[in-house]
Amino acid sequence: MDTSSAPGRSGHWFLSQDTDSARLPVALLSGFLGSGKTTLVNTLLRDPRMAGTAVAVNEFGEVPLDRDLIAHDRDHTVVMANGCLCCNLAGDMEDAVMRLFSRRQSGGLPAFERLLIEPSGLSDPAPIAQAILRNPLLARSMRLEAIVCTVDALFAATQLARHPETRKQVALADTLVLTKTDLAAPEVVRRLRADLAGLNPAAPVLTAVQGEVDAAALFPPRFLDRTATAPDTAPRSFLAADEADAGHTARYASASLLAESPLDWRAFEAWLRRIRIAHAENLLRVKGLLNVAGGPVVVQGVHHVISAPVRLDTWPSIDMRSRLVLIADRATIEAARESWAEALPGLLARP
Ligand SMILES: Nc1nc2c(ncn2[C@@H]2O[C@H](COP(=O)(O)OP(=O)(O)OP(=O)(O)O)[C@@H](O)[C@H]2O)c(=O)[nH]1
Repeated sequence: MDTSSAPGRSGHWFLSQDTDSARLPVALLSGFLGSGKTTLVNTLLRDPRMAGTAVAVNEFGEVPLDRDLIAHDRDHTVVMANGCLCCNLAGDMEDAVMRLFSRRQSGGLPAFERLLIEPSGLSDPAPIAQAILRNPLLARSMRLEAIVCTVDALFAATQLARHPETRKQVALADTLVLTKTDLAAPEVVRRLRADLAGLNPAAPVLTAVQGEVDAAALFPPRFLDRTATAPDTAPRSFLAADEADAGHTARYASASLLAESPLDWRAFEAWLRRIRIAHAENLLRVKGLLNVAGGPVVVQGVHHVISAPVRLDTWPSIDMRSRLVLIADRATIEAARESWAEALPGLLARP
Protein backbone atom coordinates (compact mmCIF):
# COMPACT_ATOMS: atom_id res chain seq x y z
CA MET A 1 0.00 0.00 0.00
CA ASP A 2 1.29 3.45 -0.79
CA THR A 3 1.22 5.29 2.49
CA SER A 4 2.96 8.29 1.07
CA SER A 5 -0.07 10.53 1.02
CA ALA A 6 -1.45 9.58 4.44
CA PRO A 7 -1.34 12.41 6.99
CA GLY A 8 0.88 11.70 9.97
CA ARG A 9 0.36 12.30 13.70
CA SER A 10 1.73 15.80 13.50
CA GLY A 11 -0.41 16.76 10.54
CA HIS A 12 2.62 16.53 8.26
CA TRP A 13 2.18 13.36 6.22
CA PHE A 14 5.94 12.89 5.85
CA LEU A 15 6.46 12.41 9.57
CA SER A 16 4.59 9.15 9.31
CA GLN A 17 6.92 7.67 6.71
CA ASP A 18 8.94 5.24 8.68
CA THR A 19 8.75 2.10 6.60
CA ASP A 20 11.63 1.67 4.23
CA SER A 21 9.65 1.23 1.04
CA ALA A 22 7.49 4.26 1.84
CA ARG A 23 10.51 6.53 1.97
CA LEU A 24 11.27 8.40 -1.22
CA PRO A 25 14.43 7.22 -3.03
CA VAL A 26 16.83 10.13 -3.52
CA ALA A 27 19.88 10.55 -5.73
CA LEU A 28 22.34 13.37 -5.40
CA LEU A 29 23.85 14.60 -8.65
CA SER A 30 27.01 16.54 -7.91
CA GLY A 31 29.69 17.79 -10.30
CA PHE A 32 31.63 21.02 -10.74
CA LEU A 33 30.26 24.11 -12.49
CA GLY A 34 29.32 23.40 -16.08
CA SER A 35 30.30 19.73 -15.91
CA GLY A 36 27.04 18.58 -17.48
CA LYS A 37 24.64 17.96 -14.57
CA THR A 38 21.60 19.62 -16.15
CA THR A 39 22.34 18.02 -19.52
CA LEU A 40 22.42 14.63 -17.79
CA VAL A 41 19.19 15.35 -15.90
CA ASN A 42 17.41 16.42 -19.08
CA THR A 43 18.45 13.26 -20.90
CA LEU A 44 17.59 11.00 -17.97
CA LEU A 45 14.13 12.54 -17.63
CA ARG A 46 13.28 11.42 -21.15
CA ASP A 47 13.79 7.78 -20.10
CA PRO A 48 10.43 6.09 -19.31
CA ARG A 49 12.08 4.36 -16.32
CA MET A 50 12.54 7.82 -14.81
CA ALA A 51 8.86 8.77 -15.12
CA GLY A 52 7.60 10.43 -11.94
CA THR A 53 10.93 11.95 -10.93
CA ALA A 54 10.88 15.21 -8.98
CA VAL A 55 13.92 17.44 -9.37
CA ALA A 56 15.32 19.89 -6.81
CA VAL A 57 17.95 22.29 -8.15
CA ASN A 58 20.18 24.68 -6.27
CA GLU A 59 22.07 27.47 -8.03
CA PHE A 60 25.00 29.69 -7.18
CA GLY A 61 23.81 33.00 -8.58
CA GLU A 62 21.04 35.38 -7.74
CA VAL A 63 18.84 35.09 -10.79
CA PRO A 64 17.17 31.70 -11.04
CA LEU A 65 17.87 30.04 -14.37
CA ASP A 66 18.11 26.30 -13.97
CA ARG A 67 14.40 25.85 -13.53
CA ASP A 68 13.98 27.25 -17.02
CA LEU A 69 16.85 25.20 -18.40
CA ILE A 70 15.61 21.87 -17.08
CA ALA A 71 13.32 20.60 -19.80
CA HIS A 72 10.89 19.11 -17.33
CA ASP A 73 7.40 19.49 -16.12
CA ARG A 74 7.87 22.68 -14.08
CA ASP A 75 5.56 21.37 -11.38
CA HIS A 76 8.02 18.59 -10.70
CA THR A 77 10.93 20.98 -10.24
CA VAL A 78 11.71 23.06 -7.17
CA VAL A 79 14.50 25.58 -6.90
CA MET A 80 16.32 25.74 -3.60
CA ALA A 81 17.33 29.14 -2.31
CA ASN A 82 20.15 30.88 -4.10
CA GLY A 83 23.66 30.21 -2.87
CA CYS A 84 25.56 27.10 -2.05
CA LEU A 85 23.35 24.32 -0.76
CA CYS A 86 26.01 22.75 1.42
CA CYS A 87 26.67 26.09 3.17
CA ASN A 88 23.04 27.16 3.64
CA LEU A 89 21.72 23.76 4.34
CA ALA A 90 19.70 24.45 7.43
CA GLY A 91 16.19 24.83 6.19
CA ASP A 92 16.77 25.05 2.44
CA MET A 93 16.49 21.41 1.68
CA GLU A 94 13.74 20.86 4.19
CA ASP A 95 11.86 23.77 2.64
CA ALA A 96 12.31 22.49 -0.88
CA VAL A 97 11.29 18.97 -0.04
CA MET A 98 8.35 20.13 2.06
CA ARG A 99 7.15 22.34 -0.80
CA LEU A 100 7.20 19.35 -3.13
CA PHE A 101 5.49 17.07 -0.66
CA SER A 102 2.83 19.55 0.38
CA ARG A 103 2.00 20.37 -3.23
CA ARG A 104 1.59 16.69 -3.86
CA GLN A 105 -0.57 16.30 -0.79
CA SER A 106 -2.83 19.19 -1.76
CA GLY A 107 -3.34 17.59 -5.16
CA GLY A 108 -1.44 20.38 -6.90
CA LEU A 109 1.23 17.98 -8.06
CA PRO A 110 1.04 14.50 -9.54
CA ALA A 111 2.55 11.71 -7.45
CA PHE A 112 6.30 11.32 -7.76
CA GLU A 113 8.36 8.21 -7.25
CA ARG A 114 11.84 9.52 -6.63
CA LEU A 115 13.79 12.73 -6.13
CA LEU A 116 16.88 13.90 -7.96
CA ILE A 117 18.79 16.67 -6.18
CA GLU A 118 21.11 18.78 -8.30
CA PRO A 119 23.15 21.01 -5.98
CA SER A 120 25.15 23.92 -7.37
CA GLY A 121 28.48 23.08 -8.95
CA LEU A 122 30.29 24.49 -5.92
CA SER A 123 28.49 22.34 -3.36
CA ASP A 124 30.13 19.73 -1.21
CA PRO A 125 27.86 16.68 -1.39
CA ALA A 126 28.83 15.39 2.07
CA PRO A 127 26.75 17.72 4.25
CA ILE A 128 23.82 17.40 1.88
CA ALA A 129 24.00 13.62 2.10
CA GLN A 130 24.39 13.89 5.86
CA ALA A 131 21.25 15.98 6.09
CA ILE A 132 19.26 13.36 4.21
CA LEU A 133 20.61 10.63 6.45
CA ARG A 134 20.42 12.46 9.78
CA ASN A 135 17.88 15.27 9.69
CA PRO A 136 14.87 13.65 11.39
CA LEU A 137 12.36 15.15 8.97
CA LEU A 138 14.30 14.25 5.87
CA ALA A 139 15.49 10.85 7.05
CA ARG A 140 11.95 9.72 7.76
CA SER A 141 10.68 10.67 4.36
CA MET A 142 13.67 9.98 2.12
CA ARG A 143 16.39 7.41 1.67
CA LEU A 144 19.64 8.24 -0.07
CA GLU A 145 20.24 5.72 -2.84
CA ALA A 146 23.05 7.20 -4.91
CA ILE A 147 25.63 9.94 -5.16
CA VAL A 148 26.57 10.54 -8.76
CA CYS A 149 29.20 13.02 -9.94
CA THR A 150 29.66 14.43 -13.42
CA VAL A 151 33.27 15.01 -14.44
CA ASP A 152 34.11 17.34 -17.30
CA ALA A 153 36.59 15.47 -19.54
CA LEU A 154 37.83 18.74 -20.95
CA PHE A 155 38.43 20.69 -17.75
CA ALA A 156 38.42 18.27 -14.84
CA ALA A 157 42.22 17.93 -14.64
CA THR A 158 42.51 21.69 -14.00
CA GLN A 159 39.45 21.73 -11.75
CA LEU A 160 40.84 18.89 -9.64
CA ALA A 161 44.09 20.78 -9.25
CA ARG A 162 42.54 24.16 -8.48
CA HIS A 163 39.19 23.57 -6.83
CA PRO A 164 38.95 21.41 -3.72
CA GLU A 165 35.19 21.15 -4.33
CA THR A 166 35.85 19.01 -7.41
CA ARG A 167 38.09 16.63 -5.49
CA LYS A 168 35.47 16.25 -2.78
CA GLN A 169 32.70 15.67 -5.28
CA VAL A 170 34.73 12.98 -7.06
CA ALA A 171 35.88 11.32 -3.85
CA LEU A 172 32.37 10.99 -2.41
CA ALA A 173 30.58 9.68 -5.49
CA ASP A 174 29.26 6.15 -5.87
CA THR A 175 29.44 6.54 -9.64
CA LEU A 176 31.36 8.99 -11.81
CA VAL A 177 30.09 10.17 -15.17
CA LEU A 178 32.65 11.45 -17.64
CA THR A 179 31.06 14.13 -19.82
CA LYS A 180 32.28 15.95 -22.96
CA THR A 181 34.51 13.08 -24.05
CA ASP A 182 33.55 14.16 -27.56
CA LEU A 183 35.55 17.36 -27.02
CA ALA A 184 38.60 16.00 -25.17
CA ALA A 185 41.64 14.29 -26.69
CA PRO A 186 41.83 10.53 -25.92
CA GLU A 187 45.12 11.05 -24.09
CA VAL A 188 43.52 13.66 -21.81
CA VAL A 189 40.66 11.27 -21.05
CA ARG A 190 43.10 8.44 -20.32
CA ARG A 191 45.08 10.57 -17.85
CA LEU A 192 41.89 11.81 -16.24
CA ARG A 193 40.66 8.25 -15.73
CA ALA A 194 43.91 7.47 -13.93
CA ASP A 195 43.46 10.55 -11.69
CA LEU A 196 39.88 9.54 -10.91
CA ALA A 197 40.95 6.00 -10.06
CA GLY A 198 43.46 7.49 -7.62
CA LEU A 199 40.84 9.65 -5.92
CA ASN A 200 37.99 7.17 -5.87
CA PRO A 201 39.09 3.67 -6.87
CA ALA A 202 35.75 2.08 -6.01
CA ALA A 203 33.55 4.22 -8.24
CA PRO A 204 32.65 2.92 -11.69
CA VAL A 205 33.32 5.52 -14.40
CA LEU A 206 30.58 5.81 -17.02
CA THR A 207 30.69 8.00 -20.10
CA ALA A 208 27.86 10.32 -21.15
CA VAL A 209 28.10 12.38 -24.30
CA GLN A 210 25.37 15.01 -24.17
CA GLY A 211 23.96 13.23 -21.11
CA GLU A 212 23.35 9.88 -22.85
CA VAL A 213 23.76 7.21 -20.22
CA ASP A 214 21.84 4.10 -19.17
CA ALA A 215 19.78 4.98 -16.09
CA ALA A 216 20.05 1.38 -14.88
CA ALA A 217 23.85 1.57 -14.97
CA LEU A 218 23.87 4.94 -13.22
CA PHE A 219 21.45 4.26 -10.39
CA PRO A 220 20.92 1.26 -8.11
CA PRO A 221 17.70 -0.72 -8.70
CA ARG A 222 16.11 0.80 -5.58
CA PHE A 223 16.27 4.28 -7.06
CA LEU A 224 14.30 3.28 -10.14
CA ASP A 225 11.97 0.93 -8.27
CA ARG A 226 11.32 1.97 -4.68
CA THR A 227 10.11 -1.50 -3.74
CA ALA A 228 13.25 -3.32 -4.94
CA THR A 229 15.16 -5.21 -2.25
CA ALA A 230 17.85 -3.29 -0.41
CA PRO A 231 21.39 -4.50 -1.06
CA ASP A 232 23.27 -5.82 1.93
CA THR A 233 25.86 -3.06 2.20
CA ALA A 234 27.58 -1.17 4.99
CA PRO A 235 26.37 2.36 5.75
CA ARG A 236 28.27 5.25 4.23
CA SER A 237 31.03 5.58 6.80
CA PHE A 238 32.76 8.55 5.15
CA LEU A 239 29.80 10.72 5.94
CA ALA A 240 30.13 10.32 9.66
CA ALA A 241 33.31 12.30 10.10
CA ASP A 242 32.78 14.83 7.38
CA GLU A 243 32.60 18.51 8.14
CA ALA A 244 31.47 21.13 5.66
CA ASP A 245 34.03 23.79 4.74
CA ALA A 246 31.54 26.56 5.42
CA GLY A 247 33.59 29.37 3.91
CA HIS A 248 34.65 27.58 0.76
CA THR A 249 32.65 29.71 -1.65
CA ALA A 250 34.40 32.90 -0.51
CA ARG A 251 37.01 32.48 -3.23
CA TYR A 252 34.38 32.64 -5.96
CA ALA A 253 32.30 35.55 -7.11
CA SER A 254 29.22 35.72 -9.26
CA ALA A 255 27.38 38.38 -11.17
CA SER A 256 23.69 38.07 -11.86
CA LEU A 257 22.48 40.34 -14.64
CA LEU A 258 18.99 41.16 -15.74
CA ALA A 259 17.59 43.12 -18.69
CA GLU A 260 13.97 44.15 -19.02
CA SER A 261 14.18 45.10 -22.70
CA PRO A 262 15.55 42.97 -25.56
CA LEU A 263 19.33 42.80 -25.96
CA ASP A 264 21.37 43.40 -29.08
CA TRP A 265 22.73 39.92 -29.84
CA ARG A 266 25.78 41.15 -31.78
CA ALA A 267 26.81 43.48 -28.96
CA PHE A 268 26.33 40.69 -26.44
CA GLU A 269 28.36 38.21 -28.46
CA ALA A 270 31.19 40.69 -28.95
CA TRP A 271 31.24 41.50 -25.22
CA LEU A 272 31.26 37.84 -24.21
CA ARG A 273 34.05 37.12 -26.70
CA ARG A 274 36.19 39.82 -25.13
CA ILE A 275 35.59 38.46 -21.63
CA ARG A 276 36.24 34.91 -22.75
CA ILE A 277 39.52 35.77 -24.48
CA ALA A 278 40.83 37.86 -21.60
CA HIS A 279 39.67 35.70 -18.70
CA ALA A 280 39.12 32.15 -19.98
CA GLU A 281 41.16 30.55 -17.25
CA ASN A 282 39.14 32.07 -14.42
CA LEU A 283 35.77 32.17 -16.10
CA LEU A 284 34.20 29.14 -14.43
CA ARG A 285 30.69 29.46 -15.79
CA VAL A 286 28.52 31.59 -18.06
CA LYS A 287 24.87 30.73 -18.25
CA GLY A 288 22.05 32.80 -19.65
CA LEU A 289 18.60 32.94 -21.12
CA LEU A 290 18.49 36.03 -23.30
CA ASN A 291 15.70 38.00 -24.87
CA VAL A 292 17.04 38.90 -28.31
CA ALA A 293 15.33 39.71 -31.61
CA GLY A 294 13.60 36.54 -32.80
CA GLY A 295 13.00 35.04 -29.36
CA PRO A 296 14.75 33.49 -26.38
CA VAL A 297 18.31 32.16 -26.70
CA VAL A 298 20.21 29.97 -24.22
CA VAL A 299 23.90 30.77 -23.82
CA GLN A 300 26.24 28.39 -22.02
CA GLY A 301 29.96 28.43 -21.44
CA VAL A 302 32.74 26.97 -19.30
CA HIS A 303 36.17 28.63 -19.48
CA HIS A 304 36.93 29.31 -23.17
CA VAL A 305 34.31 26.89 -24.49
CA ILE A 306 31.08 28.68 -25.28
CA SER A 307 28.49 26.25 -26.68
CA ALA A 308 26.59 27.24 -29.82
CA PRO A 309 23.67 29.39 -28.64
CA VAL A 310 20.38 27.51 -28.63
CA ARG A 311 17.27 29.32 -29.81
CA LEU A 312 14.09 28.23 -28.02
CA ASP A 313 10.73 28.14 -29.82
CA THR A 314 8.94 29.53 -26.79
CA TRP A 315 9.80 31.06 -23.44
CA PRO A 316 9.98 28.35 -20.77
CA SER A 317 8.13 30.55 -18.27
CA ILE A 318 6.31 33.86 -18.10
CA ASP A 319 9.57 35.58 -17.13
CA MET A 320 10.80 37.00 -20.45
CA ARG A 321 13.63 39.10 -19.07
CA SER A 322 17.19 38.37 -20.12
CA ARG A 323 19.04 36.65 -17.31
CA LEU A 324 22.75 36.00 -17.25
CA VAL A 325 24.95 34.50 -14.55
CA LEU A 326 28.75 34.66 -14.52
CA ILE A 327 30.79 32.73 -11.96
CA ALA A 328 34.51 33.39 -11.74
CA ASP A 329 37.16 34.76 -9.44
CA ARG A 330 36.62 38.27 -8.09
CA ALA A 331 39.00 40.00 -10.53
CA THR A 332 37.19 38.56 -13.55
CA ILE A 333 33.79 39.58 -12.22
CA GLU A 334 35.12 43.09 -11.59
CA ALA A 335 36.51 43.31 -15.12
CA ALA A 336 33.21 42.10 -16.55
CA ARG A 337 31.33 44.55 -14.37
CA GLU A 338 33.34 47.46 -15.76
CA SER A 339 32.56 46.58 -19.35
CA TRP A 340 28.97 45.43 -19.52
CA ALA A 341 27.28 48.72 -18.72
CA GLU A 342 28.95 50.36 -21.70
CA ALA A 343 28.71 47.40 -24.08
CA LEU A 344 25.19 46.36 -23.17
CA PRO A 345 23.02 49.18 -21.96
CA GLY A 346 19.96 47.67 -20.31
CA LEU A 347 21.81 44.74 -18.76
CA LEU A 348 21.84 45.57 -15.09
CA ALA A 349 23.43 43.83 -12.15
CA ARG A 350 20.92 42.58 -9.70
CA PRO A 351 21.58 44.56 -6.57
N1 LIG B 1 30.09 18.75 -26.39
C1 LIG B 1 29.47 18.45 -25.23
N2 LIG B 1 28.92 19.42 -24.51
C2 LIG B 1 28.31 19.08 -23.34
C3 LIG B 1 28.25 17.74 -22.88
N3 LIG B 1 27.59 17.74 -21.69
C4 LIG B 1 27.26 19.02 -21.44
N4 LIG B 1 27.69 19.84 -22.43
C5 LIG B 1 27.55 21.30 -22.52
O1 LIG B 1 28.24 21.88 -21.43
C6 LIG B 1 27.57 23.06 -20.99
C7 LIG B 1 27.26 22.95 -19.50
O2 LIG B 1 26.36 21.87 -19.31
P1 LIG B 1 25.30 21.85 -18.12
O3 LIG B 1 24.58 20.55 -18.24
O4 LIG B 1 24.49 23.09 -18.10
O5 LIG B 1 26.27 21.83 -16.88
P2 LIG B 1 25.88 21.96 -15.33
O6 LIG B 1 26.82 21.09 -14.60
O7 LIG B 1 24.43 21.69 -15.14
O8 LIG B 1 26.18 23.48 -15.07
P3 LIG B 1 25.93 24.32 -13.68
O9 LIG B 1 24.54 23.97 -13.23
O10 LIG B 1 26.07 25.74 -14.09
O11 LIG B 1 26.99 23.90 -12.75
C8 LIG B 1 26.32 23.17 -21.86
O12 LIG B 1 26.61 24.04 -22.93
C9 LIG B 1 26.12 21.76 -22.38
O13 LIG B 1 25.46 21.73 -23.62
C10 LIG B 1 28.87 16.71 -23.68
O14 LIG B 1 28.91 15.52 -23.34
N5 LIG B 1 29.46 17.14 -24.83
